[in-house]
Amino acid sequence: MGNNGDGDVDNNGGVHGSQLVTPWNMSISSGHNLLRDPRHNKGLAFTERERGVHYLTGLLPPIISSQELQEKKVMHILRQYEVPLQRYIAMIDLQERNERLFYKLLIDHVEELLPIVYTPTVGEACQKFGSIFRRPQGLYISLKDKGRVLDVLRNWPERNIEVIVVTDGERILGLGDLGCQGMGIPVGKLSLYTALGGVRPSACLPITIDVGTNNEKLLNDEFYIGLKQNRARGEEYDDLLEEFMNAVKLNYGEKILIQFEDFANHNAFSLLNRYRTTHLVFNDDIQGTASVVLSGLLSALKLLGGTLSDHTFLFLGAGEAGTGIAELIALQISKKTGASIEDARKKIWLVDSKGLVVSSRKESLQHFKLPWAHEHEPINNLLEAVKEIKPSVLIGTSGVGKQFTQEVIEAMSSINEKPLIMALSNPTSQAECTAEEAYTWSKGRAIFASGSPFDPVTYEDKVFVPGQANNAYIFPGFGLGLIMCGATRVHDDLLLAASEGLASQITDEDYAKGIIFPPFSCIRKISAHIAASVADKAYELGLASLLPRPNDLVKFAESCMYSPIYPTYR
Ligand SMILES: NC(=O)C1=CN([C@@H]2O[C@H](COP(=O)(O)OP(=O)(O)OC[C@H]3O[C@@H](n4cnc5c(N)ncnc54)[C@H](OP(=O)(O)O)[C@@H]3O)[C@@H](O)[C@H]2O)C=CC1
Ligand SMILES: CC(=O)C(=O)O
Ligand SMILES: [Mg+2]
Repeated sequence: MGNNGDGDVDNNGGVHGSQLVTPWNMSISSGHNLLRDPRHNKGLAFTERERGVHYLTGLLPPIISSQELQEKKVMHILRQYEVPLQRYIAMIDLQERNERLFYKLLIDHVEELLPIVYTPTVGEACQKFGSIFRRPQGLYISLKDKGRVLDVLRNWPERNIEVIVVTDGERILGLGDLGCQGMGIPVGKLSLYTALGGVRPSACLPITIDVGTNNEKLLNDEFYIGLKQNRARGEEYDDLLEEFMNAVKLNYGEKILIQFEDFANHNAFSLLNRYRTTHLVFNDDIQGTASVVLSGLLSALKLLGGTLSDHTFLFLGAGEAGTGIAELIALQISKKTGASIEDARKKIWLVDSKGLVVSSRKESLQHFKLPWAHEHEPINNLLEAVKEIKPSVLIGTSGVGKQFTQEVIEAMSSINEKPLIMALSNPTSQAECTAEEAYTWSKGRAIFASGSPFDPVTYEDKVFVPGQANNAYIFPGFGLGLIMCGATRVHDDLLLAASEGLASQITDEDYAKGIIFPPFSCIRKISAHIAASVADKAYELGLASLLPRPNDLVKFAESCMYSPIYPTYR
């Protein structure tokens, strides 16, 4: 046994207790260390020559395997685990053992493995993070680090970081405050940056900011890995975040991309507003989700007919995802029709936990709901709101499962020939309805997409393939686009460009099947197109610093992408 992650070093030949030891290591990977170095390890795929040159002879059994055979073997082992969390743990172990093999698996089996390393399983992994925690996978910055955040950043072994995904763990998927255990989210998102968007793993840095938790269960859990105190608020919180944002820029420069992930909405909007003009920041839950949903809507128009402005939208959930999507739809309508943004917003209605967002509630509404407080009588439940507003599109962003009841879906179906239903809340347990419920209750007429994946559904002998409306379609390609052109700031027009880039990747064959998102199996090609669209817009807006502009941005994006194929060592 080596260092077990808790600080007990028991491999020092009998050195125990209070005696001080120096944790030393060799700096060039060879021999035993090479096999323990996940970035360079190839396991049984080291050739005879490499084994000789790199002092590996005898450290491996004699057989030499190809990467393809290793991949086949690991998939075989993974498929034997019936519990998704066991597969998650096996994938994390692989990532820590052999990074390239991990990414080869994820890229080649993306549809099978995405639900493991990402939603829904990553949600369960975060809930149980304390007990499955083995080795640290990202950087933890806590209130205890106030005044020395830059030093903590400098402890990270990689220097050339291009993208940071950071959370404070307060709104992990629809599972609420998971404190420090939220680390599974930045780790998972960054795995997708590499597998789906081709950003080098060594350029990715997952960070969790630990300001405490208000989750009583965690506070009372002896295995909880975070600070055992209630969340810092106000100045104490803002000061730590300010120090963090400044330190990041100081350490990695102006063009480091910072993706905010799963912050609670009372911090998410203000952080985005505070830093959008000084840093290259992007809030995935507000902006990435908006971009992916807008893309789905643009595609759905091919099936529904009309233009965006012909439709009426009703949201259940008026937080980050809901108001973020609503605002991007309004922006697109305004740009396409020339209507003012205020007029464009009139086609969009939101329901929160207290009912329809209307003008008579203005006094008590959070600032991000105010643009949606239209004139209307108060309505306190979704079914009544559907009957009254008569939306053609119903979008769930409430974080609460089972809210799209049979009555709600039937009401949508009585108003629309083809109701568009999006149950975006994650993980699966929080989805507003299942794919089966949407197709069955609409008698096979709904166009359906969800945040977490559902299997195809057979209804009256017809197979319906649900789409996955998840920001995972957007952020990897979006981030790649920003990085490859050296963007300095994110602009809303870049989000619109990403939506159009994604929508352009749906084929007539997809439409014929009623699909409004292209299959994830093509995601690297899709990401290259999104990246090209985003970079193209960034050049047009003068936000790109890499000059001269490459002629063929799709080819350039592809050429920037990380490959998981093993290199040959000299
Ligand atoms: N598919 C995807 O790509 C994404 C999905 N999501 C998912 O969306 C969900 C919400 O995330 P986010 O917007 O960040 O969360 P927020 O906390 O910002 O917003 C949640 C909203 O839902 C409302 N709400 C809560 N309970 C109810 C209820 N019973 N009836 C009606 N409204 C309710 C809240 O009301 P109030 O304001 O009154 O409290 C709030 O307006 C999460 O499950 C998340 O996983 C998020 C991002 C991307
Ligand atoms: C997908 C995502 O970002 C979320 O559910 O929070
Ligand atoms: Mg999120």
